[in-house]
Amino acid sequence: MLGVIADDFTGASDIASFLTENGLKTVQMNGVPTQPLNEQVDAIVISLKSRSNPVQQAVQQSLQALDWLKTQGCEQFYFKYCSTFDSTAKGNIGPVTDALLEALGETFTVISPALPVNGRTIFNGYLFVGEQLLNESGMRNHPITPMKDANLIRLMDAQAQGKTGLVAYADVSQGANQVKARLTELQQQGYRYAVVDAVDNSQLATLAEAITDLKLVTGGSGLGAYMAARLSGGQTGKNAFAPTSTRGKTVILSGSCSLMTNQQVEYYQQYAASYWLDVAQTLNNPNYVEELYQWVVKHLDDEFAPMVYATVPAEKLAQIQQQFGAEKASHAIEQAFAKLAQKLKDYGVTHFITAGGETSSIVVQQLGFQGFHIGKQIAPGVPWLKAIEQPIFLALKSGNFGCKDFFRFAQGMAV
Ligand SMILES: Nc1ncnc2c1ncn2[C@@H]1O[C@H](COP(=O)(O)OP(=O)(O)O)[C@@H](O)[C@H]1O
Ligand SMILES: O=C(O)[C@@H](O)C(=O)COP(=O)(O)O
Repeated sequence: MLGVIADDFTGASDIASFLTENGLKTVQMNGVPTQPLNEQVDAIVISLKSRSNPVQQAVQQSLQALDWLKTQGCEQFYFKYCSTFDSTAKGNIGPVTDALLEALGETFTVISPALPVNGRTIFNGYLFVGEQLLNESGMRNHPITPMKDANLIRLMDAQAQGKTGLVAYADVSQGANQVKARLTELQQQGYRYAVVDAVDNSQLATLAEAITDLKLVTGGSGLGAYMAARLSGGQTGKNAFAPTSTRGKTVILSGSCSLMTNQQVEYYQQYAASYWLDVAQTLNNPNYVEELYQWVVKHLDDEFAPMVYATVPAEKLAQIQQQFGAEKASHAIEQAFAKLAQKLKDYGVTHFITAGGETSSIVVQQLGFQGFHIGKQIAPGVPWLKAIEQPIFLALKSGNFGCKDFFRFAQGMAV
């Protein structure tokens, strides 16, 4: 059984979806469970909100997740982080990887954030988003983890204990045996991690073949998909939960400021009622969440679901962060979304579409379900989820995922 530790909730549903699509019966848990899982699955994904936590907390939560996964019988482990790495010099990917390696008694792993289907590729150790280097993409303006460097080796060197080497495209293109040989060579030379180039899916398939014996693998959902395909023997699809035809009361909560989410929000405003969540109000108006709630309730029977959004373009974000402080602003917004989601669930909203990793994480933590079964993909890496304990459905959209019409398209699907 494969055990996955994901550093945020959108990332968790992203990889859970690719595992499901590639033939593994998968369940996504909300945090580290306190009880054993009482169903038979091929993969368990634990969602943490550890990407932007203090390092010690992230390490501790990840180790707890590892312990629980071991008790459930998992034998191979995957640390899932963002396909845009989302981790600056002070980030948690290095320290968490080090702690997991140590806890497993291992000394080596791979670093593979590549997700070619969504334009994330690696060449000569540099991460690209579409045609741009990571640090030239919209990720340079990320509200919490602004990515100023695209070189994965430097990024790892800045935050991890060991040295990072490269398995370059020229080696990967020669196949799994050459990748294995190169990984062994790097290990012998004292490297602890290897960034592996992947410019398209075939290199991820090669890498998956080369790392079957690796106890800990780290990366995005792209490599996970190919590991799943190997583990399931190439089965596809049949494990997603069966859709029903009803669409219940739906709300969209968007806290991502990515370029894609900005486009999605702007596009959706042509079709549905929307309300901008104002940071100043979240800080100064104790009645604000109630006002947002009343507004949403008024629009729940509209043709398209109402949307509350904090999403702003980069210049406006910089202005807000300067005025209120980045941390204070994002904390206030996240808390407002969490409280609003809770009130809406209590009211009877059954379908939540959330945009943004931190935003989705806080909303799901607040709603407090034990975990989720995985449904059909709305877009690559964004499935519908169904809470284990009741028919409540969520779509957790990673900041940069989905096309312009994502919000309308998601509502048009039978879940
Ligand atoms: N208008 C805004 N002003 C300041 N911070 C914001 C604003 N809108 C969103 N944020 C914060 O930015 C962060 C966005 O992160 P996240 O939800 O992970 O989105 P993404 O998936 O695009 O990274 C959240 O903490 C959110 O609260
Ligand atoms: O790997 C990815 O790109 C996503 O699964 C992910 O982690 C995205 O994070 P957010 O953009 O913060 O949602």
